[in-house]
Amino acid sequence: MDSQALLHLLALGNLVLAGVLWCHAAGRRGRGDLSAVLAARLCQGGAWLVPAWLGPMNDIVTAVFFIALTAGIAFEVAAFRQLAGGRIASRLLLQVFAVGALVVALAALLAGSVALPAQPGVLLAALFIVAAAAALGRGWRGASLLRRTMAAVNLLPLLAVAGGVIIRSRPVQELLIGRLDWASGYVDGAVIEQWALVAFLLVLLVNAAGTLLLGRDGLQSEMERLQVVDALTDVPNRRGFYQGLAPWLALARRPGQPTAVVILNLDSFKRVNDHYGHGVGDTVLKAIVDAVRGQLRDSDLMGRLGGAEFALLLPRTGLPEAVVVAERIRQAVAALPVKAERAVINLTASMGVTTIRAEDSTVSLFKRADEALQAAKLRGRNQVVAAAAPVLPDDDADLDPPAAAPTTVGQHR
Ligand SMILES: Nc1nc2c(ncn2[C@@H]2O[C@H](COP(=O)(O)OP(=O)(O)OP(=O)(O)O)[C@@H](O)[C@H]2O)c(=O)[nH]1
Repeated sequence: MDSQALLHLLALGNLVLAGVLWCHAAGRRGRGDLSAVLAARLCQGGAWLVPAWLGPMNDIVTAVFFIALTAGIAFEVAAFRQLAGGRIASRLLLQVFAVGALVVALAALLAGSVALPAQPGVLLAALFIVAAAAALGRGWRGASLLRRTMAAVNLLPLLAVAGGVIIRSRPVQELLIGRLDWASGYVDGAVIEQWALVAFLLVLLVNAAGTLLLGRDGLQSEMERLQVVDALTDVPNRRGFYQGLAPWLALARRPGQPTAVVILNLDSFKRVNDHYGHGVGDTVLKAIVDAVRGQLRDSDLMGRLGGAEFALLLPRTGLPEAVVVAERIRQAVAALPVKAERAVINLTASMGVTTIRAEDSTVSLFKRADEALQAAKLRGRNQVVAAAAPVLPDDDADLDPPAAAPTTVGQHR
C-alpha cells in the first residue's frame, strides 16, 4: 500500500470513528466523558486529510498539519489520563501546546524550506505522544495489561519516525552503502515513512478499541465501588461498614482487646436542609465527615449508615477510651464552622457508644448503640452516652457492677 492510500485510511478511519462517537454521545447525558476522545479523533482525522488531499506540502500546510495532529494527540492525553484515573492537568497541556504551536507557526512563516516547520512540529508531536504513553502507563505496576499494551503501542509511531531520522543520517547511510545492500529495500527513507504511517494506523485501531474497553472497565469498577462507598462523603456506606465490621464481630468471641462502636447522628440536621437547601446540607455533611475523620486513627473505620447518621469502628479500644474519642469528636463538630454560600453553619452531634460483646450480632450491637444514641437525643442532644455495661454472672458482679441505664458522659449546650 502506498503512502497516499495510508494517509486516506488514517483520515477516513479517524473521521468515521469521530462520527460513530458523536452518534453514540448525541442525546446522552454523559457526553462529557467522550468529548476528549471525540475531539482527538476529529483533530487527527482533519490533520491526516491535509497531506492526503494536498499531496506535497509547503511550509504553512506543514505547520497546519503538525498543529492539528498534536492537538489531536493532546486531546488523547486528556482522555487517557481520565481513563487511568488521573487528573486531567489541562492547563499544563494547553500551555505546552500553545507554546509549541506558536513555534511551529513561526517556523512556517520564516521557513525557506519545508524542513523548518517540520522539525519543531515533529518534536511537539513527539512530546505529546510520550505524554499519551505516560498517561496510559500511569501507576505501571497496578495498570492492567490492556493499559500497558496501549502505552507501548502509542510509542510505535515515535519509534518509526526516530528510526527514519537515524537511517537517513549520513553516517548510517555511509555504513549501509556497499555493506548491507540486501537491507536497502527495507531501510529506505520512504519505506520507513510508510512504516510510521502504518504505526499510526495501528495506534488508531488499538486506541479506538482500547478506549472503549477501558471506559467499560472504569464504569464497572466505579459501580462496584459505589456498592460499598457513599458517593457523597466517600466513606463506606452501610454495606461497606458492615463488611469492615464483620471480622471484629468474629474476633470479639475470643478473649482479647475490646473493639468499640460509636453511632453519631447530627442534631436537627433537617433544619439545615429546610433553611439552606439540600446542596448546602451536602456541603455540611462532607465537612463534618472530614472533621470526624481528622479525629480518628488510620486503623479506625467511619461509615455512613444513611442520612445524617454515621458509625465509627474503633479497634482495640475499650469503652472508657471510646467515650474519650467520642467526646473529642463531639467537641470538634461543635467547634466547626461550615462556610456555605449564604451563611456559616454550626452543628452539633449526639453519639451512642458501646463495645462489641462475645454474644453480639450486628443487630444486637447496633440496637444497643442506637439506644445510647436515643438517650443522648432525649437528654438534650450534643452529648455522648455510653451503653449500659453487660449484666455479669453473680460471681463476677462485685468486680464490674452493671449500669442500670445508658450513662451520660458529656453534656454541653
Ligand atoms: N443534604 C442532605 N440531606 C440528607 C441526605 N440524606 C438524608 N438527608 C436529610 O437528613 C435529615 C435527617 O434528619 P433526621 O436525622 O431524621 O433528624 P434531624 O433533623 O437530624 O433531627 P435529630 O436527629 O432528631 O436531631 C432529613 O431531613 C433527610 O432528608 C443527603 O444525602 N443530603
